[in-house]
Amino acid sequence: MADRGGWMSRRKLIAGNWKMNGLSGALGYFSELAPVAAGASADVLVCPPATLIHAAVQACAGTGIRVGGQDCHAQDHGAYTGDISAAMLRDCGATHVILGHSERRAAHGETDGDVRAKAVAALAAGLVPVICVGETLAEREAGRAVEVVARQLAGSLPENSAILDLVIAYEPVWAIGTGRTASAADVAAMHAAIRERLPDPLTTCILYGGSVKPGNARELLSLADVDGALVGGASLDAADFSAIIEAVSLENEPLR
Ligand SMILES: O=C[C@H](O)COP(=O)(O)O
Repeated sequence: MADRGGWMSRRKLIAGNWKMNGLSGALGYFSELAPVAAGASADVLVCPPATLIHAAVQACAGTGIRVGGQDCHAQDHGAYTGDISAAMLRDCGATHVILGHSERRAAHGETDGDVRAKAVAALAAGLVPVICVGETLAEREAGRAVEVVARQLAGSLPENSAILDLVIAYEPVWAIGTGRTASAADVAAMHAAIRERLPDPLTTCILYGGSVKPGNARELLSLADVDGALVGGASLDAADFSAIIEAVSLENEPLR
């Protein structure tokens, strides 16, 4: 939080989610991103696949770019083949972890309760959870978008979240990877609805995700309750992701 002349404002966060993309040859990306992040008006986070987190942390040393995971287990350690704990992410230098992404809710059956347990584990390990919520197209068309997101929030946030450092990402499922972005009015309305349901509305950062591109970032990032973006496809290209980061500093300039 920054106090600008009596108005409290949240510093924006531009986060990239590489999903299941990226081999070791992709690490040159960070050399391209570093000068942009250094001059940015926003914090920059990149969440590569788990196999690249350690190398990405090393590549980002001294750049200010933060590196996060895309999921973690709720347990600290144990017989959970294929899983990764929050402590392991922290141990290799991650600062954040995305939790409850709709792709994990859909493909891995993650419930709000699972997401909450993972968020508790992440916080205990010293990670900032980026908790994803969002309605399906059918839910939106049925007029249930706010109800669905409110239920996800109520079930996914740790109970004492008023005093915790966490980030919310609103990602309408129908806008993810489709090229179809929610309208500015819909995003603004949902972010306001989310904010009024947060235990700590003043300090909690709410990101928008869903087909954020260089061409629409400026409009989305200028909305009052939008504190940044969670970017999927466009974060894979350093030039596109850089343009989205740079849109933050342009957000207050008049649209031409
Ligand atoms: O985590 C990122 C979101 O799923 C958005 O992905 P997208 O920008 O490819 O639509």
